Amino acid sequence: MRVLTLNPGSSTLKAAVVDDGAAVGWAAWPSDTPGAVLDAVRRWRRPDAAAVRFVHGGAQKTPVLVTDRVLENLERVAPFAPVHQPLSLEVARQVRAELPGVAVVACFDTAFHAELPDAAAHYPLPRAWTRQNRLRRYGFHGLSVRYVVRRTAELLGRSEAELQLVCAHVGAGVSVTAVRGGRSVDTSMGFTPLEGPAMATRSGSVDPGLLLHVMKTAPMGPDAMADVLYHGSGLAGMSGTSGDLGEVSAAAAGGDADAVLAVAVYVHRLRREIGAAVTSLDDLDALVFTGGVAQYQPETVAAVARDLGVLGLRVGAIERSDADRVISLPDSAAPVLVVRAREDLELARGAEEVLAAAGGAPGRAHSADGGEVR
Ligand SMILES: Nc1ncnc2c1ncn2[C@@H]1O[C@H](COP(=O)(O)OP(=O)(O)O)[C@@H](O)[C@H]1O
Ligand SMILES: CC(=O)OP(=O)(O)O
Ligand SMILES: [Mg+2]
Repeated sequence: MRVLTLNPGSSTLKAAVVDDGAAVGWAAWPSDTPGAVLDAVRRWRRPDAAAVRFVHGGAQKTPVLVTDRVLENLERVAPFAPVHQPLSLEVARQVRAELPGVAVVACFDTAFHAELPDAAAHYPLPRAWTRQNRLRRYGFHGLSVRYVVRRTAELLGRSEAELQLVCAHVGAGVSVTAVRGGRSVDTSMGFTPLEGPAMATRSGSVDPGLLLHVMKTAPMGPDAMADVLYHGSGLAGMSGTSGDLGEVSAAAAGGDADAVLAVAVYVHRLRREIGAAVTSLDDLDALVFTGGVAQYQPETVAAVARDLGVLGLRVGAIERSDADRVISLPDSAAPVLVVRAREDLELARGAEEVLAAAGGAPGRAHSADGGEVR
């Protein structure tokens, strides 16, 4: 089956054509590029299906066929992922309009974390707030982590069921997930994709008391605060650059003190989240880095891993390469790997599953119309 996959991330919209499990075409645009979806749709011959990444699926645990009702339900959770969800909704609408008769499937980042253990899923907030189970930790980057688990098992010659690993997805968004036996047991992003380590333009976790203080004294309303936390913080906010780690590292190498501090905070916070994630496992079989930074700035991930010597991890100098590989030294307590982010392959898999469940006929594919996406 030939699937057009669309992955709206915070910095880029990535498109790929996946034919029977192998990518045969690939393109990317800055996320705000007008006409990018039309370009993606017209660039390759008509696919059998399309699959769109939605970071938030609400309570949805599996991929679903996109219908008007599904989109309406996915729109309701847009405020919880304000950078990503509106873009995914727009992408799905455009693909449906441009490819009439082609089944469009929605695949969710949150699905992989849907069975988080209670202690990892809940915030210590008043019962009255959390009773409906909506104000909780959802977790994101699930499609990426799902692929990493599959690929790591393959690279290490182990079964997913026996593997305990920590996956650091380090792109424009950054998250760390602990996986035991193929299941997410803790993850750093929570109710929104703002929690966790520092990111390209997002703050990651900040003392809520500090934010309350600024809102009172600035004074600053929620929209202005959201803009600062999503777009004006992290590497970008600290260094005054775009937040692209390559740019920040170049400024740091040129002696810019703000950029030096930004990289130090970024590395420190990522290392801290990895350390925290390890404590959700009984044993660490692998630490895996994935995402644009892992692929293109491997020296930064090597620095993070090197600082994890307390866990017995040993990593030497590493070269930039597109190959999935072990980057740790032979005497490392566990292998450290870099795996290319392949959300495209998980998206295609999701579309194939939905269509197979319907007997292969797009028109008869299962939809979530009966079950609400909340
Ligand atoms: N071609 C590239 N060259 C250098 N760095 C890159 C490249 N692509 C991505 N990066 C790095 O990865 C980051 C974006 O990661 P990516 O996973 O593509 O982002 P998104 O979160 O939008 O999916 C950039 O900020 C940059 O640091
Ligand atoms: C969830 C998230 O932050 O995704 P991305 O890194 O693609 O922006
Ligand atoms: Mg991404």
